[in-house]
Amino acid sequence: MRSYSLIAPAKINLYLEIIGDRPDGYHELAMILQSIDLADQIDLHAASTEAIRVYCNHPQVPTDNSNLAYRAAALMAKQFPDAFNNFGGMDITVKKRIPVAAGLAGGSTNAAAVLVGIDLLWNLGLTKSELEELGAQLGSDVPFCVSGGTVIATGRGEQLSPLTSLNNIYIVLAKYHSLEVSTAWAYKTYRQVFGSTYIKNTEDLAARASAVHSGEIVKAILDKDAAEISRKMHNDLEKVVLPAYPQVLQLRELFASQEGVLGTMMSGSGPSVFAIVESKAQAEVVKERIRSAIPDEDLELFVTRTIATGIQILK
Ligand SMILES: C[C@](O)(CO)[C@H](O)COP(=O)(O)OP(=O)(O)OC[C@H]1O[C@@H](n2ccc(N)nc2=O)[C@H](O)[C@@H]1O
Ligand SMILES: Nc1ncnc2c1ncn2[C@@H]1O[C@H](COP(=O)(O)OP(=O)(O)OP(=O)(O)O)[C@@H](O)[C@H]1O
Repeated sequence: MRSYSLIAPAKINLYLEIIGDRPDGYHELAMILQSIDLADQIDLHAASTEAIRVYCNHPQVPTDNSNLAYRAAALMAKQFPDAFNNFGGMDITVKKRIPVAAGLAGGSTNAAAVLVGIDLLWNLGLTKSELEELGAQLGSDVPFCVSGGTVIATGRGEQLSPLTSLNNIYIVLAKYHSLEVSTAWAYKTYRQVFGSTYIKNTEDLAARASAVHSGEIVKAILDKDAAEISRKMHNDLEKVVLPAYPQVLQLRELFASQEGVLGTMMSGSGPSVFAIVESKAQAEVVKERIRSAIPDEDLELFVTRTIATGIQILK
């Protein structure tokens, strides 16, 4: 019997620009994705039967074949049938700490951890880019989650250009536990509100996507300048999520009014909102002030920090 434990970090979006919609129904994006140390733990145990089973401590997370961790294992079984026949099924235990349906890539990072873990369990020796290609079949955020760090992501989010390591920038993260925003809804609503922006000219598309590489926020990241990064953050999906979810807007405004907050933004399709702060001590102060302003038990608050890694192998 063999087993592996992996750490699967969440992400935030420092930048999310919708460049246009694509014929496949997805949106062409220019994003900057950032790993944070808020993470789930994934335990993989080789089983003596052919079954793939998922266990999770979070009541809102399905444990059937719709779980992204299950789907990652099923994809590996399909891609590598000889290894699957040889090694058999597995038990996957997901210890959830990342809030669910939060815009933090919780399911995607679990899927990435299962890909990395099965590669080890079955001695496949896959490269990082092979793992990322498999990940892209499971979801747009999965390829990033494999190696994580600070990355420019274009295409539908799967084309990755790593930037410098951005360690230890402190973040306060807030999410109403019972509030969920569907990613598909956010993109669909954006298209309805702002109209179809289908770009036929591929050169134009490439030029617009590559503009982010020379953008001001990238310069601020390369300079590791947290204040300037905070000023240049952007998320197009805020334009549809904030008007539809007053609680998210309220959190965003509350963060913005706090002393010590360098900048605040919704992550991905929301509803989590994060604030960049000057130090760990300042983060604790801001967290307590938000807790006092909104003494609602439904509001989850975390102090976290940026990290330079994606999936890590614990043992
Ligand atoms: C909002 C973000 O989290 C920002 O990082 C991602 O863009 C979404 O990543 P994800 O949840 O892994 O997305 P997927 O599972 O691939 O897609 C969920 C849904 O979001 C929409 N979607 C997603 C990515 C993209 N580039 N364009 C889209 O329109 C599609 O309607 C899709 O059905
Ligand atoms: N392993 C998993 N962890 C969390 N949610 C999962 C998982 N597998 C399937 N789901 C389902 O996926 C939905 C989206 O959850 P998830 O936490 O991945 O969203 P998210 O953080 O908004 O993702 P993203 O930022 O990639 O759009 C949930 O409602 C949940 O039912």
